[in-house]
Parts: sequence; structure tokens; C-alpha cells
Amino acid sequence: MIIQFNRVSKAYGKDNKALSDVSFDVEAGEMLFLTGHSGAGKTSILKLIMKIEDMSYGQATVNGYGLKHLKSHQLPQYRQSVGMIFQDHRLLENRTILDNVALSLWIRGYGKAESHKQARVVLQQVGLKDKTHFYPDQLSSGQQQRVGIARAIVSKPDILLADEPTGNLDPDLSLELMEIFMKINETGTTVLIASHDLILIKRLRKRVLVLDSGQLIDDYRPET
Ligand SMILES: Nc1ncnc2c1ncn2[C@@H]1O[C@H](COP(=O)(O)OP(=O)(O)OP(=O)(O)O)[C@@H](O)[C@H]1O
Repeated sequence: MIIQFNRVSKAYGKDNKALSDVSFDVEAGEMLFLTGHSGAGKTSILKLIMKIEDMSYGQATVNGYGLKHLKSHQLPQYRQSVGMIFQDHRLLENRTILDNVALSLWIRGYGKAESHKQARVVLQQVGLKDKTHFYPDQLSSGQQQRVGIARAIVSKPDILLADEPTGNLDPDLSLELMEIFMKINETGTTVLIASHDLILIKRLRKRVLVLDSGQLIDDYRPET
């Protein structure tokens, strides 16, 4: 299992309970969705996996690392194996698309030429080969979201997390984006996507974890 949550709870402060006793397993190479109403706890699960937040109770193992006892010096290595695509793209406005993607390799010690080379490869993969010299504000929001995907996959993570990646896209663009995720998944990357776009999720016939007020109420696997 590449992700194991065992009775995980999360409270923000004393009273804000976001997750209660959540348990689930994900096999390496799976693609699945996390859904539920606004405030159900989807982002909280992703933040726990990224170790942006710490759990209050329970245990979780991700890619062989026990999250509870992960030391700060292990974090960079751990986070290299888990890529995250944020709801707001968080692109650097004063850098080109190519630099935005290459930067995540460059800060890991790759040379500039190699970083650019690999950035070009993933930008082609997400269909943005012709936009490498553009700046983020010259792209549509769907294209910006694809830059976010390119940036997350350029370091070849074992697990890819995405928080509402189709948030403000129209249905056609949302489907296109999901097809990109499916292609990434076909290369062996485990993909976990938080989304409340139920129509889209249904169409894709993948496993769906359903959260309700911080509790996991369903783990739906489509018939094969
Ligand atoms: N930093 C925080 N401080 C206090 N409470 C928080 C914090 N982050 C989240 N919460 C609370 O935890 C609960 C779960 O939030 P979370 O963001 O995980 O939900 P979500 O399912 O991702 O919602 P959405 O679909 O609206 O993004 C909510 O009640 C929220 O108010």
C-alpha cells in the first residue's frame, strides 16, 4: 500500500474538528477521487499527506514514511516523492512558463540546461509546448492549471495529489485535464484528486472516497 490511513483524526485548535477516524488504503498505481461537500475535509486529507498539517490522532503511512514521526530533515526527500497541485496555481508571475516548471528541479540541484530540458518534456506532455516563453498572465486558467500539473510531475513523484484541479473550468476543459491525469497515472504514478465535480467523477469510472463532515462514509469502486 502506498497510502495507509488508520483512524486518522484532525482538529484545528480545540473545537474545529475536520476529520474523524478516517481509515483507507491506496495501492501503488491507483487513481482515485476524494469527494464530499464543502468543508467535508478533502483539503485536510491532502494537507496531512503533504505534511503541511499534522494529524491529531491516528496513524498514516505514505510511500513507506510514517507521517507522525517524519523528521524535519526527512521532509525535503519525502516531499520530492509526493507532488501537489494547488487550487490556486501559485505560479510565479514574473517568470516564464518554462522557468516556473524548471525551477522545481533547479532548486533540487539540477543544472539550468537539464532543468529546462526536462521542463520542456513535461510541458509538451500537458500540451503547452508552444507556450514555454509565455508568462502566467498570458495563459487561460485551464492552461495555467496545466502548468501547475507540469510543475508537479517534472520531479517524477510517486504520488500526485490535486486539490479541485478543475475548479473553475468548463466541462470540456475539465475532461481534458482529467485525461492528462489519466495519462500520468498510466505511467505508474498514483493519483489522488479532491473534487466535488460528481458528474465528471462518475464519467471517469474510478474509485471514489466520500467524506461527510470529516467522516469517510463511502469507498466506492466501479465494477470492472
Ligand atoms: N486552518 C484551519 N483552521 C481552522 N479550521 C480549519 C482550517 N482549515 C480547515 N478548517 C476546517 O476544517 C474543516 C474541513 O476543511 P477542508 O478545507 O478540509 O474541507 P474541504 O472538503 O476541502 O472543503 P472545500 O471543498 O470547501 O475546499 C472545515 O470545517 C474547515 O472550516
